Amino acid sequence: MTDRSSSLDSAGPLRLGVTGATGRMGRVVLATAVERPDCDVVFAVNRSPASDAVEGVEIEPAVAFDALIADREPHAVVDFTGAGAAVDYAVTCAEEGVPFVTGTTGMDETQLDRLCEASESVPVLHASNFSRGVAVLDELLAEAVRRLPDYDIELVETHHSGKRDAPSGTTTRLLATLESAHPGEDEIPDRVHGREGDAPREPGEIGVHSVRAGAIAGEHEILLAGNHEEIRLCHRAGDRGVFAAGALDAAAWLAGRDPGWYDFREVIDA
Ligand SMILES: NC(=O)C1=CN([C@@H]2O[C@H](COP(=O)(O)OP(=O)(O)OC[C@H]3O[C@@H](n4cnc5c(N)ncnc54)[C@H](OP(=O)(O)O)[C@@H]3O)[C@@H](O)[C@H]2O)C=CC1
Ligand SMILES: O=C(O)C1=N[C@H](C(=O)O)C[C@H](O)C1
Repeated sequence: MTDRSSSLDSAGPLRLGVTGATGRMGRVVLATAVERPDCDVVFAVNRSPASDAVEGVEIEPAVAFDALIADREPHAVVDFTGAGAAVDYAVTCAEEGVPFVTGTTGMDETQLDRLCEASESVPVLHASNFSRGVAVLDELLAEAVRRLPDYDIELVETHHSGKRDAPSGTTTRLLATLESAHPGEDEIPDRVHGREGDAPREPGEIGVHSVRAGAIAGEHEILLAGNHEEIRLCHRAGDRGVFAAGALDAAAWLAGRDPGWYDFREVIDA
């Protein structure tokens, strides 16, 4: 493995590689990065490269990734692609000593294990949501579940029609938070994905509902109901710039750190 951690010059801008560069998120990452004086995009790749530059940045084919890493020496790579591609990029970054930030969701256990393995060689930060507001939502949910363990809980997430994975990565994270915060270990609610048929809601259920429509950037709502009252914890991303800014903050924070598995919450708390 090449050690590039010492190449981060804290006085200069962050040398950034971007994958999935012509995707919905990749484009916004590029647009945000070129506006930031602390970032210098040294390469951007996509599976099917664009014929024109995006935000003034040349888009290279994904097959050139290994060569670009060696040639351009990025301080970090920011990835928003698909589960398989993200893990492959992480493995290359691990071999080449480049810190890796990914917001890609929908990874299965095997893919997550491979991402974890990469973090033995380089710093890796995987966040299913790079919004600071969602990080706070996660904490509010934990508090609500600890204090109101007997309330019914339903989660509804709403995204644009192009989103592939369901439920969203954020929902999976919120469910994990909910289950670890639940005080009664034996009473952890069973997940019910959508509903149909002829039966009332079971007391131990947690409903999970995925809505896909239009161009919605991302909404997550948790409803807690009981004792003749309701609490609704809701987050709406106004646009993808929210996620892009968080991912770039994460890359700036991650570059030059020791190998390991890092959480976006550490970036926010820094
Ligand atoms: N953590 C967060 O805050 C957020 C996470 N996301 C997640 O980010 C991911 C991407 O979302 P989104 O941008 O909407 O998706 P898009 O489908 O719009 O973009 C994905 C991009 O990745 C490219 N790609 C796919 N495979 C490869 C590959 N092997 N090599 C290079 N490029 C590849 C695609 O290229 P091609 O067009 O050629 O297929 C496409 O341009 C999803 O998992 C989504 O859930 C999204 C928003 C916020
Ligand atoms: O695909 C998206 O768009 C988003 N995906 C992330 C997720 O799966 O939670 C984050 C955000 O909600 C947008």
